Amino acid sequence: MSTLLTVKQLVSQRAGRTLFADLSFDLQRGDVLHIEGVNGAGKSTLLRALVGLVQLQAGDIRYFPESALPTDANDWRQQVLFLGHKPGVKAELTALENVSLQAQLSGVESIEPWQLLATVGLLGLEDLPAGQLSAGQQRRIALTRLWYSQAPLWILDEPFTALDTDGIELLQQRFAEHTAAGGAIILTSHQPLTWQPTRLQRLRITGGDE
Ligand SMILES: Nc1ncnc2c1ncn2[C@@H]1O[C@H](COP(=O)(O)OP(=O)(O)OP(=O)(O)O)[C@@H](O)[C@H]1O
Repeated sequence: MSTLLTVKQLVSQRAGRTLFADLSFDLQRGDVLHIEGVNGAGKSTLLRALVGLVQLQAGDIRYFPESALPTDANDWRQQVLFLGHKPGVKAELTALENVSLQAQLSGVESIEPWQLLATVGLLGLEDLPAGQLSAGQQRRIALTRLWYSQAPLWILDEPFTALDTDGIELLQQRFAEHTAAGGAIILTSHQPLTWQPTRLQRLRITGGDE
């Protein structure tokens, strides 16, 4: 089962224009798909459509096409980790509580939240309400999920947003580990990757303007 996803002839119309049409790609284990495009081009729309949060006008999205399993929507959802462009942390909870809650909601019990905070460079800030942390620190809380996710496919909308150079480097190291272990990643980013994935695909969404 090396193909994780096939996407055929997707069409999205939004805000009175066609964002993309006839958009097709395959994603194999080990692949990184970097989706590029200007503000408003339709990158988030595409990612959200892939995980069923936005309805498209046409097209076919198929997870694990070579496998008899998983067969229903619930099964593929457990195999896909989606992180949207907002960090999605709870402002009133501490950094530590946020990490624990995220793990709990992901159905993971065997994690050590302190260890995760140390991994993403937040030790010392664990007892502060997340709302008092910087944008980059909040992003780091959200990204701790990538250190325990068992999902082979990660779909990440602007994961580098607000991260400093060290944070970007740390995240790309994690991406490299994930793809080396047979995972795949679809991500949007306005900045080029500074890491060179072994299997990189680039897809430019034009928002109908080019
Ligand atoms: N909920 C919505 N309802 C209607 N139109 C929307 C909605 N969300 C986004 N759009 C429109 O769809 C278009 C594409 O938006 P999208 O968020 O996918 O762009 P993007 O490429 O991710 O942009 P950015 O780089 O700024 O994040 C924009 O014109 C936007 O106004």
